Amino acid sequence: MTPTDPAPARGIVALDVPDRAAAVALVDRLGDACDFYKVGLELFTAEGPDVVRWLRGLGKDVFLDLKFHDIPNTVRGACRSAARLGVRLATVHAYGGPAMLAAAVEGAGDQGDAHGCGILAVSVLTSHSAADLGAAVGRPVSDVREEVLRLAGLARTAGTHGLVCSGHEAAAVRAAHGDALAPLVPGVRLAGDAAHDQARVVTPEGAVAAGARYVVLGRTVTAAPDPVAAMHAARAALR
Ligand SMILES: O=c1ccn([C@@H]2O[C@H](COP(=O)(O)O)[C@@H](O)[C@H]2O)c(=O)[nH]1
Repeated sequence: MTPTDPAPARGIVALDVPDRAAAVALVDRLGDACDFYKVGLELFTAEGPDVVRWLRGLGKDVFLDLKFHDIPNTVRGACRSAARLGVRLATVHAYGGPAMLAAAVEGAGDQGDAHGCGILAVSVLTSHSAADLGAAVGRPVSDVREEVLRLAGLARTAGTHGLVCSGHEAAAVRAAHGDALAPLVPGVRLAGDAAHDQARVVTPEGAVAAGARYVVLGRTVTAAPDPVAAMHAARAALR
């Protein structure tokens, strides 16, 4: 890597499993192939913060993806708790607005001895297309990229570390904000894999080309016939 090369994208495997036993099986199977895990709603609701402590004890980095969206005071406290748990990244919804985003950043920064915790603002979920945002959700958006860029502006003003967006918008976020707002891209599929419930998907190569700093690897790795082989393929693409 030359001094002008951007930092490589980090692959984060989504532990979307029902309980700790399933998480242990997956983490054991992936071994050294993965050093960064996402704990989301399913696993955290089943097992609570102990699952984060367990991963930290293994030396793994943790992305706590609970997408907080509440009044500023509540989100400030939740982000403070996340930072104290030792998570590296935590999500809040950009639609919580400027005061809530700023409170999240403040809470995560108020950590005592804990490791640094970066706040990521979730923009338009990758499961939404412009069509279903208008028809089903009642939030008419003519251009998803424009809406993501609008939310990116809110996130940057509030001082968040990054923005969750699809690979379809990451290049525009990079162009507008550079290193000031790290794009984290979910909805990633190895070539030929099914999109499932995702509307805006890209390959790992596509995510990197668009400037993703973090790439979430979910079912394309975890539901693959050979998750270790899929993880190696994804990592090769991220390099
Ligand atoms: O807009 C978003 C925000 C978060 N996610 C999360 O990423 C993974 C994706 O899983 P796949 O199996 O790769 O579809 C999942 O945990 C989501 O909660 C997202 O998909 N989109």
